[in-house]
Amino acid sequence: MNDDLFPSDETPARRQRRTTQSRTARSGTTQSGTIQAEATQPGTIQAGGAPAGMPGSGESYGAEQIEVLEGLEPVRRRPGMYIGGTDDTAYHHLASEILDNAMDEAVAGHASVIDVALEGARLLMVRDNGRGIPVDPHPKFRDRSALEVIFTTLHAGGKFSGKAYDTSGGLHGVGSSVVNALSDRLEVEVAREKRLWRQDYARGKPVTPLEEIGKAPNRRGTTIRFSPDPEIFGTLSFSPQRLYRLCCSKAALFRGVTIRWHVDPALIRAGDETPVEATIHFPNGLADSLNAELGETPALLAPAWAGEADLPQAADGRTGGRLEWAVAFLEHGASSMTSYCNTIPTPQGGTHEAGFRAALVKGFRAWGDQRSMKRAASVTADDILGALAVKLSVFIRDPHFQGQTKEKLTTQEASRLVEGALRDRLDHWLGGNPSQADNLLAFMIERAEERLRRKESKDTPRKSATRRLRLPGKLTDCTRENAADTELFLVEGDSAGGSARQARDRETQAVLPLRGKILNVASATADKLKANQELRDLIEAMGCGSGAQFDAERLRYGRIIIMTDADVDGAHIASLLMTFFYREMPDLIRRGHLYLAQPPLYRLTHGAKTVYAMDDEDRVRCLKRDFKPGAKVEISRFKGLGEMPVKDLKQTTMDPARRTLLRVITPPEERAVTSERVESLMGRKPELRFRFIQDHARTAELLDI
Ligand SMILES: Nc1ncnc2c1ncn2[C@@H]1O[C@H](COP(=O)(O)OP(=O)(O)OP(=O)(O)O)[C@@H](O)[C@H]1O
Ligand SMILES: [Mg+2]
Ligand SMILES: [Mg+2]
Repeated sequence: MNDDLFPSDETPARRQRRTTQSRTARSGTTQSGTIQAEATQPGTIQAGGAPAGMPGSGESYGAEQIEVLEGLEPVRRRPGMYIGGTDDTAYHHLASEILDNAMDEAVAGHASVIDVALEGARLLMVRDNGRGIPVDPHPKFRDRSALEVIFTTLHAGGKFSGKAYDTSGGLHGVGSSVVNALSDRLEVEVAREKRLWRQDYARGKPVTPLEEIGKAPNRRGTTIRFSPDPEIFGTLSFSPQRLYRLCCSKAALFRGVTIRWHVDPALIRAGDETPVEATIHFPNGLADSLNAELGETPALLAPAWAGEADLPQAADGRTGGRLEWAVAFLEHGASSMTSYCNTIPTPQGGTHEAGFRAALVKGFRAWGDQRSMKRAASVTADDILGALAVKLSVFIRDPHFQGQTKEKLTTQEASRLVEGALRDRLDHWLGGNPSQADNLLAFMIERAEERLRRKESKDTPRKSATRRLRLPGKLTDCTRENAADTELFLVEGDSAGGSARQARDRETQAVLPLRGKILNVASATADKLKANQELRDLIEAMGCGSGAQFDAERLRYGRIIIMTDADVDGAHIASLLMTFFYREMPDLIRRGHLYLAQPPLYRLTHGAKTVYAMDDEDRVRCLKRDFKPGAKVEISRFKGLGEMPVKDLKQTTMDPARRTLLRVITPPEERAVTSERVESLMGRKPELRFRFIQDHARTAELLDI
């Protein structure tokens, strides 16, 4: 019957008709029967594209369409599957993979020092003083060394059985080979048994054999130097700040390691405070890093509650792993939770976080019972967890993560193990510090009661419909009535306000100067927010209400444009404002009303020619592109919008015909993440806030309006 349906000399067009018939006839032909009959060259690699004569036709789908990618080809073809994409985060994930391997070596007790050096914008070196990747021939592929197998084969590694490592972050055996596949250059040097070995690769393929290049009498360990491939990542490069922060977080996770950081000073951009050199070591682990991060943030308990516990041994007597935590109880909002498993960050949480939460909630509830505090009954998990800044790190055997970027821990028993171990320690601690424990619980009860009050006020009907329109005195309004074609510029300070007023189009552009830094909304309570004059003016000027009262129909302008100075302070204010809108008027963003103006930082003039540059990098680019080499170009740096000549401000930043605006968006799939990011970044250090705006410039849509 198959023979009848698929005679071998049939033309594709005829076969197409026939197949259609057979589908309708449904004469018992199975799918696999079809595939078998058409399979002429199983396992060949297709150049891609549909066979001639039937472009894109669904009916051409047969065995010849099934490709088998070999070696590291799949990694280059579908990087997303291995590193989550080809964006900035994916780019830096390559660094994590290599650093994670060095950390695994340290956590296993074989390495104590890791050097991380950013030698070029896209050249990173990582060296550890561990055992060194094995260089002897691999028993299974006798003509290749274990090292070469590791770097050129997916799923090759020493962490599957737990014989060479106990609680490693590596588990898939793909990290090194993925980095190799996606690098246009990768060099490995291994010092092992007093000998020094080296092999070079390009795009996943060896370009030299593994060679002994000398003696290494006093050294051991692995050195890897690599450059992510521009064919895959375009013009991306490493961010010193991001790498430095990665090193700090790794060092905090394991007290037994020292990370020596170095970056070529030429790579540090103006305003970036990343050190050129640093020795990173946290003798008190997570507690050190949490306290450093919280800085001045008011907390009920300082220093944080921190500790360590061993997890129960497995039935076979092998180590069960361990748990480390640091918890701060914050006076207002801005809760955060950073978790790790085997030093791998798990931003999506997972079973270890679930165990942690359960232990805390149950522990405090039980304390309430024990102290007969009746009001404690209204306290929910959110009331407790919403006031915590948490760092949690677990080391377990054989962890299971979701995907190669390992953002979520899925090991089921982690939840029970963490809950058990932590609950024990929490009960002990509460019992040992009863007055402190009572204070904490009283604070949680207060949070619960505030939540109930908020809910009540939300349920009362809006009475604003007939409210008389009040406008703040500082607002310079535009004359046109129709909201859709008008814009409100939010500017920083009165002097910038003055320039903006002169540079604006009176008919369609309104200006509202905001004084100083607006309140950091992520860490303020609802009451404090309401009391803040700057924010009240802002809400009034916009006319649309905030929070539960927000009503897009009443918005008085079509575009709300944040226009701050092109420096770190400006970025900070812009990010505070974005946080405010994100928290209080998320619909404003969703509906595409929020924008960032893009004022330049430099003006370059030579003769009659004037060019504006956005930042230092842009200035260098413009100099090269727009002026003759050697020309005496006059460069002025604008100290702030207030000092920028009105004509320049109009031309570059405000005039709808010539400016560029960035629209602030929250992509739907990122919404959950964004909320977390806003919460965790806004509560803390200014540098973090700066990064938020830089990163978000990437997710913001570029629009010329
Ligand atoms: N710095 C290092 N020192 C010693 N051995 C290493 C080092 N880097 C890699 N290896 C060895 O190479 C193996 C493969 O590393 P790779 O990163 O590819 O996979 P993995 O770490 O086992 O798992 P994952 O894919 O989850 O990272 C490791 O299991 C380890 O045996
Ligand atoms: Mg690894
Ligand atoms: Mg591998």
